[in-house]
Amino acid sequence: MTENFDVAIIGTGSGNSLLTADYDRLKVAIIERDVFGGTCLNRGCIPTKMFVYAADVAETVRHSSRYGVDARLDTVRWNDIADRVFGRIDPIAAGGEDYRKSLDNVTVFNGEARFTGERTLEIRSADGSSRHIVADDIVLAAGASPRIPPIPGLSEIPYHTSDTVLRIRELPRSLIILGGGFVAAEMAHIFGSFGVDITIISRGTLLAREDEDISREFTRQYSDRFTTYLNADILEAAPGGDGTVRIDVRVDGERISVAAEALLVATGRTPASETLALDVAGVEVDAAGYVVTDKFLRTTVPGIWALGDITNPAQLKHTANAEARIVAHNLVHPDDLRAIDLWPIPHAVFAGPQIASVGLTEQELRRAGTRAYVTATHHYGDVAYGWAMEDTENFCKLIADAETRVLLGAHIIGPNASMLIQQLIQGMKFGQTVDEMARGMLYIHPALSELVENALLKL
Ligand SMILES: Cc1cc2nc3c(=O)[nH]c(=O)nc-3n(C[C@H](O)[C@H](O)[C@H](O)COP(=O)(O)OP(=O)(O)OC[C@H]3O[C@@H](n4cnc5c(N)ncnc54)[C@H](O)[C@@H]3O)c2cc1C
Ligand SMILES: NC(=O)c1ccc[n+]([C@@H]2O[C@H](COP(=O)([O-])OP(=O)(O)OC[C@H]3O[C@@H](n4cnc5c(N)ncnc54)[C@H](O)[C@@H]3O)[C@@H](O)[C@H]2O)c1
Repeated sequence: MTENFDVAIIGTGSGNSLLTADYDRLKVAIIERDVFGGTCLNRGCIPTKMFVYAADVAETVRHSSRYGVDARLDTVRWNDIADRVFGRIDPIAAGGEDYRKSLDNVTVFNGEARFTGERTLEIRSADGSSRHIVADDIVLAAGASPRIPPIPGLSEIPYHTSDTVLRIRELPRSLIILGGGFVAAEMAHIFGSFGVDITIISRGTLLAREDEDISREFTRQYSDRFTTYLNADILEAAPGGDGTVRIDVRVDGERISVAAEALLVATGRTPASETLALDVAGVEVDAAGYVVTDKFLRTTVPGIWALGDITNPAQLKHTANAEARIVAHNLVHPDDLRAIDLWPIPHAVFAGPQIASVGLTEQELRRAGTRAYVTATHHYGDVAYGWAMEDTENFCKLIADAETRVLLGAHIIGPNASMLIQQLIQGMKFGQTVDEMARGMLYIHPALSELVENALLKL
């Protein structure tokens, strides 16, 4: 039997936030193949940042003698930290599911959806049973999953991804991390701060898509802190004896074997479009598998919409949330469509040190042949609060258009970068000039925001 719905939503991450009061009068199906609530809540942004906070506390203790405060880090109670994190999160996921199930107009399906026709979905449950539904509108909010590169031998050894590594019950003594992006940077900080011996294997430098000065400094600090193999070709994975795993790499022409108790694969995330049989519905995807949408977030098939990691390569929660707000409105207001406007998309990497960035990098400007830009860099160590922190390495780098004097890019490495950047995002968004941002208001003295003020003044 096929059941009919007004709207079907595939994925309960950002997709679950679509149901505004406008949807109360509609019959809605929500389909989820995994834990209710999606990546950010269950295995992404939120748990990682809760672990990062504990990691920052451990690092503060470790470095406290720099300030004349002698302290010793005795023990890290991993299970207590994990229980605190998941004791908060898991009930939210369960509560969210119960709430949706309690609504008269909503049916929650636990299973994997795929298209069997332009408006027809088959939902397969874990027990092998399947149901079919038809919906007038369908929202693709199925996110992305860890990408596992075809490394010889990898499928024969145990490894973690970001989906599983935070749920382990015992800290390994050593951990190899494959990849040099967001997940690698944050997980190295978490596990390294808790005393795990970290080896990072990256095919390039670390955070290579950041501004070149930021990536260089981050790579330098991580190479001091951890064992790193950069510009490495991963040759093979194999059991390493004594229950360890072994990764063979080639660096500068030399073959090196690295062994550790555990392995984390952090080599990017692939949009979940493949699982959905989108070709059956005629929904177009691009070469990388992202669902193609227009500015109203309509796919190439009328009545099918997409949002979040399945359509946006930025793969960030704040972009997915903004897209969910647009789809929520457009789906029920076909005569008053709103266009998505995400510019400028900021991001932060909650590593040790933190990174935050918005707008263009200097290498992007150079590649585009832009000549009329100016840059300024100011160090934490050159403002009063930075003296208090004894910071000698971190900085804020700004790039502005030399003629219009608006910001083209802002990049910060160092403590509180994710918060310091927010005023620069606002300035860019609302077209303020560097001069207005620098002198149009007072900066609290001697707050760390004087770092941004001074970088702006330099420009
Ligand atoms: C470790 C980690 C840390 C992160 N930290 C941050 C951060 O600090 N800040 C930030 O902005 N972003 C962060 N992100 C990215 C952020 O989590 C994602 O951009 C965001 O969660 C995407 O939301 P979404 O709704 O598109 O997808 P998701 O939240 O992934 O939701 C998709 C849902 O669809 C389900 N699904 C998939 N296919 C099917 C199917 N065929 N049938 C039924 N259900 C299906 C999935 O099970 C999933 O629950 C992080 C990601 C990771 C992995
Ligand atoms: N703080 C945050 O906002 C945050 C945190 C974690 C994840 N995320 C999101 O999740 C996404 C996925 O994170 P990620 O770190 O997995 O991806 P990423 O794209 O940031 O980094 C992937 C890394 O893997 C390497 N890599 C890719 N394919 C490889 C291969 N075949 N062999 C060897 N190395 C390979 C890349 O060179 C890169 O260093 C991010 O792009 C980001 O959008 C965001």
